[in-house]
Amino acid sequence: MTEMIEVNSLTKRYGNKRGINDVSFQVAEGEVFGFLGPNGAGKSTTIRLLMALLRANSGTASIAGLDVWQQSVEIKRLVGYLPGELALDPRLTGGQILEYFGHLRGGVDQAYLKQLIARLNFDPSRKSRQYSSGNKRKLGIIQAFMHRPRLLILDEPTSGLDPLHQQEFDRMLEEVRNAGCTVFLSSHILTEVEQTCNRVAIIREGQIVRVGLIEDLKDIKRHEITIIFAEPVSSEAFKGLTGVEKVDTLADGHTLHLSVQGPADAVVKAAAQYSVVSLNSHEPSLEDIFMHYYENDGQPVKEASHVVH
Ligand SMILES: Nc1ncnc2c1ncn2[C@@H]1O[C@H](COP(=O)(O)OP(=O)(O)OP(=O)(O)O)[C@@H](O)[C@H]1O
Repeated sequence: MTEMIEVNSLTKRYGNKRGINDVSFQVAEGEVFGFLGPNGAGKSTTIRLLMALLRANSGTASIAGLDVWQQSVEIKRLVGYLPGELALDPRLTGGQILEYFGHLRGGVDQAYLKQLIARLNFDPSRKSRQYSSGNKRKLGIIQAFMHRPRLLILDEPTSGLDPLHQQEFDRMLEEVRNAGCTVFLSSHILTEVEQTCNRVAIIREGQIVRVGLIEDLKDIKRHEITIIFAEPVSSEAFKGLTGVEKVDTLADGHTLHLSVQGPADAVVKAAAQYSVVSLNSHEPSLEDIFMHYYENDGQPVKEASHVVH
């Protein structure tokens, strides 16, 4: 398979502060690749290196076989880039900004542009200083997609988008992927990457700790589940079930709080033996998952965390 992105031992220091260290991974043409890591892990630094907005201290990276630093101008023609924070001229309207980006790209399909604007329900007539962070994100997404690039590099694309527009964005990703576009997107939310990507690299404290298929993330997947029952239920009924790592009973005796690793199937089936008032499940933050999963020295607790390609 042709590699669209190839990163080899890329290292960037900010003075004596860590940026990223010895980062390597490949993204094949046509893949939707997730770059997952908690805040400060080094996602934006890696992306800025790919876009030649920063220069690496050592290591190499290429996009479509072109060196990201030496051939950055050619690369810009291939790529739609959404930065983590988009710098916008406050006096221009959204429409004027899109027109400007369109000219830079040598003209874009106006019908497609209109379609993107409508799908994200974006109002291009307002001055950019009036846009909320969600609207700025929409503008950023539209300018990244509008010239139908071969590669999309998206830095936390859905941060600030409401759930409805997140869904629309997921559909847009699906469509460009079906059209053969390669997507590289960063996120600090495991479920988001799970829903949209086929493969993922996990970065932590500037280093890649894992590269693999989404299916291989099952062993780090965790849920915090709270179940309220109509009558008091003993925690013993849940201890020892597949995936259950911890069960706490709240003072009223009706409420159980469970930490579950992997599928929640056994818990749901056990809960169904009783009268359930409500069941609430949430995913802990990536920081919490990592705290549980990695020991202090950064070594994985579970042996399944090897690098899989
Ligand atoms: N311009 C800079 N000067 C000094 N240190 C920096 C600079 N930019 C980033 N860093 C540091 O480099 C590390 C990686 O930051 P980076 O922004 O790449 O992380 P991130 O994964 O994108 O996180 P976030 O989601 O918070 O943006 C952090 O420790 C950060 O403090």
